[in-house]
Amino acid sequence: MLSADFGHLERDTRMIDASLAEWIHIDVMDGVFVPNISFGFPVMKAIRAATGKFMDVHLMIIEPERYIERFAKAGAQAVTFHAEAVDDVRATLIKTRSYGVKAGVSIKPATDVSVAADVLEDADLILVMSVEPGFGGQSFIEGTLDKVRELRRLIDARKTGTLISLDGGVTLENAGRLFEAGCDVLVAGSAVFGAADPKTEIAKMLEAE
Ligand SMILES: O=C(CO)[C@@H](O)[C@H](O)COP(=O)(O)O
Repeated sequence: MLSADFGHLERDTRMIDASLAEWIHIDVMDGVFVPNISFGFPVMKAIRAATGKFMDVHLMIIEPERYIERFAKAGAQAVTFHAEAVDDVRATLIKTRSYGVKAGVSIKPATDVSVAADVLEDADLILVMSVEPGFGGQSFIEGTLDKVRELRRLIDARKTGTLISLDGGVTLENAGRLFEAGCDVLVAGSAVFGAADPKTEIAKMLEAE
């Protein structure tokens, strides 16, 4: 939703609600963990009120453990924090699950995949960042695909059922390759909202699976 028109937030949320997209992705930025500020609870609640889709909240904030419970109470169904923002990734995942939501951990492009691999048993979702977090509309970093392949291999071998989500620079052109590498979830912002027909764009991306 970072690429939505915030002047027409309800319209854009309802548009996604009517699309084939299964999840709605909410990017929360604090201006400290990333050099950008997006929005917080009031905007998230307005989005929640306009859609019944599974709400996937991505926290790009410092000290995420202070806010995870509030996001869960505000209607998030998955809450993902950044591994780089916490002292203890596993403990934060366990705490997140205790709030009744799916627990996700995200890794920035420079963060080693082992940080996520080490906690697969306690993670419902690994969010692999394929751009530097903070802004929509950046180009996909190819090297992140190796992380996806490695995670796919480990998740299948260890049968943890953890979902792999990829976020940043996702387009109709690369969606097929990303699914093929092992992604379960693709997060797309500008490619959807910048398309002439966003709902058709989403449908075509899903066909690439
Ligand atoms: O978390 C982020 C950015 O930090 C992403 O969710 C982007 O907003 C995705 O945007 P596109 O790269 O698809 O435009």
